[in-house]
Amino acid sequence: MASRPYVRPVPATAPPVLNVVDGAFVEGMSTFDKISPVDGAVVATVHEAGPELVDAAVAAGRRALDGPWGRMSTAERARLLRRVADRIEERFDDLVDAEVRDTGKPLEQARTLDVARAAVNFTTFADVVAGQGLDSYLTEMAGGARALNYAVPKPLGVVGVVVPWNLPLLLLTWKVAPALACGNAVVVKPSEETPSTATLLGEIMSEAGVPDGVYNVVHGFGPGSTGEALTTHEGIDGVTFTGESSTGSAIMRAVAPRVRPVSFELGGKNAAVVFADCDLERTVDGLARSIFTNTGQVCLSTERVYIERPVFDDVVAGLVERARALRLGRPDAPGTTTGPLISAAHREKVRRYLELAREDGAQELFGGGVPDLGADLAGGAWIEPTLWTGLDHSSRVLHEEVFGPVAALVPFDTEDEAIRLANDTRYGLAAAVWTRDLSRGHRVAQAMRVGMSWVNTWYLRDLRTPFGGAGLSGIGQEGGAHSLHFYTEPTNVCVQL
Ligand SMILES: NC(=O)c1ccc[n+]([C@@H]2O[C@H](COP(=O)([O-])OP(=O)(O)OC[C@H]3O[C@@H](n4cnc5c(N)ncnc54)[C@H](O)[C@@H]3O)[C@@H](O)[C@H]2O)c1
Ligand SMILES: O=C/C=C/C=C(\O)C(=O)O
Repeated sequence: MASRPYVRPVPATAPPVLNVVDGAFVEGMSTFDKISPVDGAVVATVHEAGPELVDAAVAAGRRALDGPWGRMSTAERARLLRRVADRIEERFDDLVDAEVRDTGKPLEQARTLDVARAAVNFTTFADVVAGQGLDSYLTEMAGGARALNYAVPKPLGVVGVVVPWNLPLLLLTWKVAPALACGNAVVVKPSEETPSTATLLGEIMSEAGVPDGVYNVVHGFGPGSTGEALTTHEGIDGVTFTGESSTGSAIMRAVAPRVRPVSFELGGKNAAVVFADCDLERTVDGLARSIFTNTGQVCLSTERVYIERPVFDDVVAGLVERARALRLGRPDAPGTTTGPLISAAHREKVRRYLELAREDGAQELFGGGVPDLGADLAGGAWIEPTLWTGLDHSSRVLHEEVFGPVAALVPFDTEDEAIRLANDTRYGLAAAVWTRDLSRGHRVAQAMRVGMSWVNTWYLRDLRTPFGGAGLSGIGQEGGAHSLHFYTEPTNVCVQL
């Protein structure tokens, strides 16, 4: 996606963030402040939906399924999704402003990744669903009898969509696009940290002609609030969730009494394995991207780097140089490469891991604390990018997800040792292997117990591929036709011929 010349600085505050129910923008049972992670200022007032509004949203979704939306053809839905993508492009800067105001992420990233991918998510699933054939068979029995079997894909119904704060619009549309492509209605619960683009997408849906009630948004928190009200609601036919593994467990319990399907994209503790024959400059650049992108707040981020001993010092030196070159600052300040963490609370979590690493004997090669960025940013959730060596494999820092701009650098001597160390985790989301020997690249990438394994690259995405994790990292895969499997429930018809 070509990056656009940005035409204006990001407005510091926004109008109240409302819920979207049945095509209307409605206030909630209470309000809470959205605090800027950049400087601690109040950037918006958000309306917490509460159980009654969740009930109204689920009912609106049901009515939409019983109305024109439920009777719309696949081709018509695909056309609508493409119109949504076009409208996202037309309101591109509004979405960038909202995303940047909520997250503090650099403008360049919000433009080239977060909002750009939102449009692509809609066009991708318009294409996938339009091109999807029917699962059918001509069955030939002994004695010459025959039958025709065909599976009719039907939407799950009203789908609860619960999403996190790190790539808010990208991850929300990664779920909403296929859900709508398959004819579902959705009730979305965005993170309380990043409410704005979900509501803005409600305007865009309406402007594109998506019928009222198909796309609903209910703001609030998790336990004891809107999130729990949604996932425990009798009228929800399935839940797709991206977030922490522990939250996934809670949501699994919430839907268990009604035995509803779940699709989970959860946490990770991702490893990179660097062999001595790698292309050093390209590898260090790729490692730095995988550690520091989005201030390390990407589920796919590398937090463990295993380096073959002969190149350990060179890779360490290269990563320290890349960390030193990072520019922390306001999203719309020239040259900013790195924003803050999402909140003061999340920064405290990351700081506890910095302290834990020190207690466990880590040597801080870079960072390790809170940067002094001047008085006007002192209220923000800033943290120094941090690189460690000297941590024992038993340290919690090597087994628990920090979800910040941090990585432990660990030497190894043999391929088997590297694979054993990388796979010694309860997570299983992503891995990266850096080597010029491609037969080794294939071999080691396949040996990783993860959902996604990259060789000489990171976060290169073909949206048709299965995206999901093993172990604590998730249940199910989303992406291409894999998403259609989750968002539909087929009826197989067998006709004796
Ligand atoms: N695998 C992936 O694709 C992927 C992508 C992005 C983030 N993540 C993970 O998400 C985490 C960071 O995001 P986060 O802090 O927003 O996660 P989180 O689990 O704290 O919250 C995610 C969402 O769930 C809601 N929620 C929390 N508790 C709930 C409950 N009991 N019932 C219903 N809803 C509830 C929150 O309000 C939020 O909207 C990290 O662990 C990261 O690895 C995974
Ligand atoms: O933080 C996690 C990032 C997930 C990214 C995707 O789901 C994607 O690129 O489709």
